[in-house]
Amino acid sequence: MNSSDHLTLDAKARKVAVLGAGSWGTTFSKILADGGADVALWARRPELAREITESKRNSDYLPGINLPRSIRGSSSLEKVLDGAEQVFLSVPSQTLRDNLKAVRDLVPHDAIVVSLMKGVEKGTGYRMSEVIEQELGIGDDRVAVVSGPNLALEIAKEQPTAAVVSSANLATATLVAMTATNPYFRSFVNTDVIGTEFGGVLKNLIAVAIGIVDGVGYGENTKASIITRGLVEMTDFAVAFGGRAETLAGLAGLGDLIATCESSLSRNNTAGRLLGQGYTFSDVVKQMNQTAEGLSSVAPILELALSKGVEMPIVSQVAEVLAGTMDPRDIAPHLTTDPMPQGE
Ligand SMILES: NC(=O)c1ccc[n+]([C@@H]2O[C@H](COP(=O)([O-])OP(=O)(O)OC[C@H]3O[C@@H](n4cnc5c(N)ncnc54)[C@H](O)[C@@H]3O)[C@@H](O)[C@H]2O)c1
Ligand SMILES: O=P(O)(O)OC[C@H](O)CO
Repeated sequence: MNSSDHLTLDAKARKVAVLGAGSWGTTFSKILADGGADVALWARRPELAREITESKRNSDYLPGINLPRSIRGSSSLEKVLDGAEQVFLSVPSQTLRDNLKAVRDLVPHDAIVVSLMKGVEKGTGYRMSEVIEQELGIGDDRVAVVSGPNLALEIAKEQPTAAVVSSANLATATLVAMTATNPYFRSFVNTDVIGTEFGGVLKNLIAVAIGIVDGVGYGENTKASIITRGLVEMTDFAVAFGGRAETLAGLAGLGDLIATCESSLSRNNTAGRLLGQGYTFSDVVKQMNQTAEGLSSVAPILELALSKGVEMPIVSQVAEVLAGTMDPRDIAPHLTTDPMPQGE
């Protein structure tokens, strides 16, 4: 019997908090509210919190989307976190640690804490669930992560979508998945947190590569070759760190890789396209007004790969294009300097 077998739909969380009112935090708030939860959404800017509460809109991040009437916006962390059974975090990965320091004493002691983010911390290489456990001083049984092919704007328009919720504790994953399920959004569960989190991080890097070759003007063969070989890099990396290969073949790996590489809604794909069109890294950073996590994750991922001897030719070439040391036209599904045929 699974440890989640005793759970019934009554176990859905009633009161939840979402921290971060960007495109994903706001969309996830809508997912939760449409699943029946009472949602408080924290926005840094009071004017955005007011727009969410009064107009049921977040016009900067989700233009044209009407939010459920029940969502309350607030710029007060105390108010948003008060009584929350589940706390969902959706801020840029590089700011998470500082954000957690501010809420350490406010997160209810028995709340489940859920990462919606897809980055690793620069300098340490820690996954977001690890940063959560460190800063909040909680065990992995109270932490979950959500990942999958989840382009915010499509979900905000209620297009049918699936995701996976992962926790070391299956009952925790199941509680979160029940809360994050509604008629247009279906959450599956697994206990492979490492594979699930790394899937979400690594697909961003391959999506930057796809954007680059798209920007250069290469066609479908190049892109399909990079996606396929990219999945091999993702899987080798995740398995080297203790993730399961089957997780990378699922929603958090292949599923998200397809969505992110195919869609012009993807910020990582868009950033890559600008690089492929000849813009420099600093030009691209200036043009992006939303979070493209892949740009910050390249360096820590390559450091982690080196520590385990995992070869990542595509991600290495993305790093070189970002650094301006490789012409985007030279990016390929293998190292261009490697002359010998290799086994697939
Ligand atoms: N947008 C999507 O489709 C999507 C889907 C799945 C996962 N994600 C992940 O969700 C996370 C958040 O991405 P997003 O798309 O919402 O980004 P976003 O750029 O749309 O929003 C980021 C939010 O964080 C806020 N923010 C910026 N700096 C901050 C700081 N120092 N402290 C607190 N808040 C700060 C911004 O004001 C904004 O509200 C990322 O890790 C991303 O990979 C995004
Ligand atoms: O816009 P991106 O590139 O951050 O991708 C968004 C989601 O991660 C897609 O699943």
